[in-house]
Amino acid sequence: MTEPVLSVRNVSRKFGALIASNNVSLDLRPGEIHALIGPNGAGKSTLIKQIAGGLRPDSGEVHFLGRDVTALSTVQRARMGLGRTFQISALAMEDTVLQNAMLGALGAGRRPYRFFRPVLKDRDLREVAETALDRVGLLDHAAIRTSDLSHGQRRQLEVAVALTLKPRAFIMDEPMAGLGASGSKRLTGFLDELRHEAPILLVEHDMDAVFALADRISVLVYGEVIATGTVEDIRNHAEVRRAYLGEDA
Ligand SMILES: Nc1ncnc2c1ncn2[C@@H]1O[C@H](COP(=O)(O)OP(=O)(O)OP(=O)(O)O)[C@@H](O)[C@H]1O
Repeated sequence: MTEPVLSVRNVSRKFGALIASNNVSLDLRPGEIHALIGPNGAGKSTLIKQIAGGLRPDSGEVHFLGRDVTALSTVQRARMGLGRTFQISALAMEDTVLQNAMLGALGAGRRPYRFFRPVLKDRDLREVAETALDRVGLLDHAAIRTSDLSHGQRRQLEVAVALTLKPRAFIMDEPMAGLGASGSKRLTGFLDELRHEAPILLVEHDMDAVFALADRISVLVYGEVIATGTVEDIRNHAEVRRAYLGEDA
């Protein structure tokens, strides 16, 4: 089997008496969308933070591109190519769309930045940012203030910022949240393509999107992965139906 790009190994994390991650293992393979689903408070965000670097596990390891990154910071992981979009927007609302994309490219740059040159005049950076905006369909909006974008367009911009990293893997935290039907359809089509460039760990409540996109799904309940499998496996999984889909199996 091909080596996973990202692998979470027996990760546990407590908050006081609460076990937010309970011996979680999962991996992300080349070319796949692996969806992480679970009820509110199941521990999805906590797990994502440990993968991205914002929170240390009490025990267990996170490996990325064959390297143990458990002790590395968020920035170090981002520089290795771990791209992330956020549940709550991390965009600078007063800045233009292009500025946000360029600052993303700058922040994640794997080369040292040349401080003598004003950021917005850096042609390389600008090109990286414009290419990313073009890919998500926002190049026409480059000069617009980010606060003037619709909610859906902001989510597209977040994906563009993540793209400027040239990521080797994506972590996406509820990218469909707040999008209308046409917005989520569009983003679904985009993610469908994007997986071939870099695999995506997708935290998402929109089950239509999850079932349409996921190669595999892991179900988290009370901090524990109770099942991992294909869409078909998960749909037919008795414990998942009971614990998550709220059905009498
Ligand atoms: N910093 C913290 N301190 C204490 N408890 C926390 C902290 N962060 C999360 N928790 C708790 O850990 C549990 C898991 O929370 P988490 O936000 O990871 O769940 P989630 O699956 O992402 O939920 P949602 O779908 O609502 O975003 C919850 O009970 C939450 O209250």
